[in-house]
Order: sequence, then C-alpha cells, then structure tokens
Amino acid sequence: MSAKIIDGKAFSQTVRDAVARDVTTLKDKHGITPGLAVVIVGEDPASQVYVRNKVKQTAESGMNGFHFEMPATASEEDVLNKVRELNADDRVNGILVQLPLPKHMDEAKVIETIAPEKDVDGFHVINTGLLATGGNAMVPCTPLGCIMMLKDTLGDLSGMKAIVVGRSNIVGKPMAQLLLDENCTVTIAHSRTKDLAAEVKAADIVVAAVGRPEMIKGDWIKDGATVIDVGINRIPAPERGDGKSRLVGDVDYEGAAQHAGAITPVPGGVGPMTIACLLRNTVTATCRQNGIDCDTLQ
Ligand SMILES: NC(=O)C1=CN([C@@H]2O[C@H](COP(=O)(O)OP(=O)(O)OC[C@H]3O[C@@H](n4cnc5c(N)ncnc54)[C@H](OP(=O)(O)O)[C@@H]3O)[C@@H](O)[C@H]2O)C=CC1
Ligand SMILES: Nc1nc(=O)c2c([nH]1)NC[C@@H]1CN(c3ccc(C(=O)N[C@@H](CCC(=O)O)C(=O)O)cc3)C=[N+]21
Repeated sequence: MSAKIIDGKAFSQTVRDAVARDVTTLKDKHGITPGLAVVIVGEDPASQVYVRNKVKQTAESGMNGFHFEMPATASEEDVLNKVRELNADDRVNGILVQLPLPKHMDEAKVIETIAPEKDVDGFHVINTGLLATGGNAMVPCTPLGCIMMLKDTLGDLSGMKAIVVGRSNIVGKPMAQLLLDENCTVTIAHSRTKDLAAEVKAADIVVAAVGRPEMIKGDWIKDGATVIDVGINRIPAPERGDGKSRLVGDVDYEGAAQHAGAITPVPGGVGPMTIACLLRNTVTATCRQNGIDCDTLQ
C-alpha cells in the first residue's frame, strides 16, 4: 500500500487566500484592519524561524503585524506589562506569546494575563474551558489545522477510532477534545501508556504529538489509517555532508507510508496549517470583538 500525501502546504495556501479575502472585506466594508501581535522572549533560533514566518504571512494576508522581541533576561513583570499594553491597544486583535518562555517565568500566569478575546492561540483557561464544554472558544491553531486536514481527507469522522499520542495543553489535549467533538472514539496515550504499539494499531486516525523523532514506527500503523504527524524535530544529518540538520516528525514516515491510507509529511504538513489557522483565528477574534458575523464576510 502506498499512502496519499496530505499536502499541508497547499491546503494552508487555500486557508490563507480565504483569510486575505476576509481581511479585504473587513477593510472595505467595516474600515477595520485586523492586527496580530507576536511576542518572543529570548533567542531560541527555532522559535525565531516560526516567528519570522508568522510575521511574513501576517503581512501577506493584509493584516497589521506587530512583532516584539524581548531579551531572555527580561523579567516576568516586563512580559506581563507588554501583554497588558497589547490588551489595551485597539489596533491589536490577536496576541501570541511564543512558548516556551525562559524558565524563570510562570507560563500559565503570562497566558492568563492575555485578554481571552485576543488569545488567538486558545491557551487561556477561559478558552480551554469553553472548548471542553462546547462553547464559542478560540481553538488552538495546531489541533485546528489537524482537524481541518482530517475532515478534508476523510469527510465525516463519526465513529472512527482515534489515538492522540501526547497530552500537552497546547496540542494533545485540545486535539483529543476536537476529535471527540467530531464523534470519534478517542484514546489519549502518553509516556506511561502500556503497549503503545498495540494502542496505535487499533486506530483509524493517529495523531502524533510526542516531540521524539520518528518514535511511532511504520509497522504500528493499521493498514489504511490516516496519520497526522505534529512533531517538528531537528536532527543531525551527516548524510548531507554539509554539517546541516534536517527536520523530521514524530512518525517514521517511510515506514508509516507503507501502511497508512494517508499521511502528513514533515515539513509541509501540520506546520504550515498552524500558521494559517493563527491568521484565521485573528480574523475570527477581530469579528467577535466588533460584533461582526464572520460567516457573512465572503
Ligand atoms: N507543527 C506544529 O505546528 C507544532 C509542532 N509541535 C511539535 O509537536 C511535538 C509535541 O509538542 P508538545 O505537545 O508541545 O510537546 P510536550 O513535550 O509538551 O508533550 C509531549 C507529550 O508526549 C508524551 N510522550 C513523551 N515521550 C513519550 C513516549 N515515549 N511514549 C508516549 N508518549 C510520550 C509526553 O507524555 P507525558 O505527559 O507522560 O510526559 C507528553 O504528553 C513536538 O515535536 C513539537 O515540536 C508543537 C506545536 C506546534
Ligand atoms: N504560543 C505558541 N504558539 C504556537 O503555535 C507555537 C509556539 N508558541 N511555540 C512553538 C510551536 C511550534 N510551532 C510551529 C509553527 C509552524 C511551523 C512550521 O511552519 N513548520 C514548517 C517548517 C519550518 C522549518 O523549516 O523550520 C513545516 O513543518 O513545513 C512549525 C512549528 C508553533 N508553535
């Protein structure tokens, strides 16, 4: 069997095109230009690549981007004050504080300081609570992108067995919640799970968000299953001979592609969709803040 490759890069372009049209309508009909503020603390090179992509794509969609870099030596209070300033700034409709934060800061405190209606990451406890109870939440971008790709590939997910490997607040838990909302029967696996291979083998949908390069082996995948690889791991690539690294997911791609019905590649899968969903969430937040029905924009 040879799997269909789910092209997140192409899909993300269609999402970004739709966002750009909505931005044009917001400007022309309502005189509003959505604004997204990204705050990065410290100089993690990988984070800086993502932030650069976000800023570039924000501009391409026609939104205003506000980019703040703070040194790793900044105090928690400095970051909280920056967030408070952005909460009060009418030009800013969405706020993203890049995680992880330096160890001397309380991440939860920073996230809870973001105004929930500007929390385009969907990490604030108000939004996680709304997601869990079926309310009008801002949905975390990575799980939102995953569910969009799953529905595009499979149509109705009702009754399917899904496994999410990983239970973080930013990926695993909200992912499981969204799959449950789509009427999947959901298993959440983690580092204490016994016989992970057997749990994965039972699943029609596998979402891997572990942070361990190529940990999910190809022969664990049930024939015909759909595999969504969230992992972004930079590993040494001596075979390149140029001293550079390469990007791999949490799934053994070559092995899994032999069994899966469809699979996302890394790069070019979940990553680009995450950024597109961030822009989508910023438009959603702008509409809600201004009492505009987002569905009527196009
Ligand atoms: N493409 C994108 O847009 C994004 C990609 N990522 C990537 O996704 C991956 C996961 O990110 P994140 O959720 O933040 O990671 P975390 O490190 O917060 O969580 C990892 C999860 O994996 C579980 N885990 C670790 N080892 C094992 C194991 N051997 N067997 C089973 N489960 C295990 C952990 O279990 P336990 O809870 O028991 O410790 C934990 O729940 C990373 O590669 C990250 O880079 C993240 C965000 C966005
Ligand atoms: N508050 C917060 N929100 C986040 O959403 C968030 C975060 N913090 N911290 C870090 C993780 C990671 N993340 C990625 C986004 C896009 C790509 C992406 O576009 N990846 C490209 C390749 C990028 C490359 O080449 O390095 C791809 O997979 O094709 C990857 C990872 C968002 N995160």
